[in-house]
Amino acid sequence: MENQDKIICSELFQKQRKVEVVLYPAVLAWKEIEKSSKRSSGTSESEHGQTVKVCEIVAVHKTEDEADAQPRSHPKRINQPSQQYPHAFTVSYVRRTRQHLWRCADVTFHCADQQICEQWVQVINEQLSLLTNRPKNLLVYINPYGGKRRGERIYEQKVAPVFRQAGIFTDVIVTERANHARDHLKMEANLDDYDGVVCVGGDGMFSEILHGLVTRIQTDHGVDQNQPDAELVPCSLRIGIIPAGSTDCICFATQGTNDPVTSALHIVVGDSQPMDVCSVHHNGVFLKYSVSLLGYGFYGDVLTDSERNRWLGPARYDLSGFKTFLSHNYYGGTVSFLPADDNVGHPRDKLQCRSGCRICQHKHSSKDEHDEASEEKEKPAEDSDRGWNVIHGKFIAINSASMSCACPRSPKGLSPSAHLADGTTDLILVRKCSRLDFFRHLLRHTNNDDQFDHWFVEVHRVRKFRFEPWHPDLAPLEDASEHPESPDLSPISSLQETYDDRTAESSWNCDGEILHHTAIQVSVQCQLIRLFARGIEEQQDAEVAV
Ligand SMILES: Nc1ncnc2c1ncn2[C@@H]1O[C@H](COP(=O)(O)OP(=O)(O)OP(=O)(O)O)[C@@H](O)[C@H]1O
Repeated sequence: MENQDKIICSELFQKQRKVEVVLYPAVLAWKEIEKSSKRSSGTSESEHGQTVKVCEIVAVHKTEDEADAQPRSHPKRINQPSQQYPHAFTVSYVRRTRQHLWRCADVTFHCADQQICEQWVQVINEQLSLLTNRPKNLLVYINPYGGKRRGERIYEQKVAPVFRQAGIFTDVIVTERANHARDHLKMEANLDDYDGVVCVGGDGMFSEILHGLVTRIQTDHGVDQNQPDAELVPCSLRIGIIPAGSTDCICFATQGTNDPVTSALHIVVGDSQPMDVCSVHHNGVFLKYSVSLLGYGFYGDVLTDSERNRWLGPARYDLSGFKTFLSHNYYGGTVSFLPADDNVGHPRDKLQCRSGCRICQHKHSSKDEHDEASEEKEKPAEDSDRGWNVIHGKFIAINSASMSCACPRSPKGLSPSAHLADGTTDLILVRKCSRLDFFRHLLRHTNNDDQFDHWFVEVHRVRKFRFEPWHPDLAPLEDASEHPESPDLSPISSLQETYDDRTAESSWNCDGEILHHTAIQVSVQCQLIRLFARGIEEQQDAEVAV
C-alpha cells in the first residue's frame, strides 16, 4: 500500500488521538501519531494502523453536531479537541462481526480547518462515485405475509435507513397477493429505471422475483422458454435478498447468514454473485426455474404434507419431515443424466464454493469462450443421447442440489461442495434401503461424516438430467449393470422382482413449490442471474492486508 499514490493525507484527531489519515485509491488508512493505549475496533488493525477498503465505505458526511462527534464517555476532554479541531467528518463503513454478520460502523475525524474537512468529504465522495457497481435506484418488493409477517417492519427499521444513508433511491411495492411481484416484473415494471430488484421475503418470494425477471428478459429478447435447449439471456439487473421468510436458504447459501442488515450492506456495496438457474420442462413445455433444490420422493413428500399444515407455521416442516420419514416410501423410475466435465470437480472433493470461487470463475471464462464459439454456429447442436448415463431403480429420494442448500439447521447442506455458478447441479440418488440406513444418511447432514458414503447413495455432478417415473404396466427391471460402482445393489432375485411393491408417484419439490408433473427434463443455465452478494467469505477475506 505504501507504493500506492496518496490521494489526500492529513493529520487529524480521532478519539483523543492524533492520527495521520491517508486516502489511497482503494483504501482509507489511519495510524496514531502520538501513542495512546486506547484503540477502536472494527477495522483491520495492525502495528501500522487501521484500514477500511474504499469499496466498503457506505457513506461519508460532515459531522455537524460536535456533541455527536465526541465520545460521550469522556466529557472532561470534550473541549480539548473541539477547540483545536472544531470541524469533523464521519466515515460509515462495513464492519465484520461474528459469523459473516456485517454491521455499519462509524469513524469520526476532527480537523482544525473547515476547508480540509470539506475537502476530505468531497474526495471520499469522488472515490465512491467511481465505484460503478453500486446501485443507485432499486425496485423493492415486500411480502407482508412471509415468515412471521415481519417483512414490512424489517424493511422499514433495518434496511431503509441503510439505503438512505448510502443515497440509494427506492420504489417500494408491498405485495397484495401471491404472484403480484412476479406479474409486475413480467409485465409492468420499467426495468430501465433500476439497477436492481430487492426481494423482502423468503425463498418463495425469491422464486417469484426470479420467474418475473427471467421471463421478462426472455420475452424482451424474443427467447421461447418452452424450448428446453434455448440459450436463455442472462439478466442484467441484480437481485438482492432481504431475508424475511420462514425458509431463507438462498440468502444463507450466498451470504453465510440470514440477517437483513448484512443483506442491505451487500446491496449497498454493490456485490455481485453469479448464480446458475435450472430450467425444468415437461414434454417441451416450460414448468419452472430452480436455483436450490429439486427433490423427488422424500423432499417432495415432505413439502406435499407440509402444505396441508400451513397453519403450523415453520414448525410444519419438522412435523412433515418426521411423518414422511416414518412412512418410508420409495418410488420407481428412470434417471438419465449428462455428466459435467471433469474441470468442475466432484461433489465429494470437499472443495466448497466460497467468495471468489476458483471453479465458478473458471466456469465463467469457459462460458465466455463457449458463448463466442456458439455465436459462430447457426444453432446449438441438437441434444443427442451421446454421453448420457441411464439408471433404472427404486429411490427414496432423487435430489438435484444446485447449491449446497446449507441452512442453519443443516450447516453443510444437501451437497456441501455444490457450486453456485459452475453450470452444474449435483444429482443425488438415494436408493431403496432400510429405514435405519436412511436415518443414518439423514443424520450425516448434521455432522461431519460424508453423507454420500453409503452403498445406497450415489452422487453425480451433471449439466442436464431427466426423470421418468415407472408406470404400473411398463415397469422395467432394475438394471444393476448401469452402476458398477454400487456393488451392493440388489442381487439378481430383485432384478426379477416385478414392480408390484411400488407406491404411487411422488411429486417434485422445486425450491419449495410442488410441480404438477413427475416426468421432467432439467437443464442448468450457467450464471443466468446475479445476486447482490459475494458468496460466503473465508475468515481471512475479512481483513485487509496493510
Ligand atoms: N401479499 C401476499 N399475499 C399472499 N401471499 C403472498 C403475498 N406476497 C407473496 N406471497 C406468496 O407467499 C409465499 C411465501 O412467501 P415467502 O417465501 O416470502 O415466505 P415463507 O414464509 O418463507 O414461505 P415459504 O416457507 O412457504 O416459502 C410466496 O410463494 C409468495 O408467492
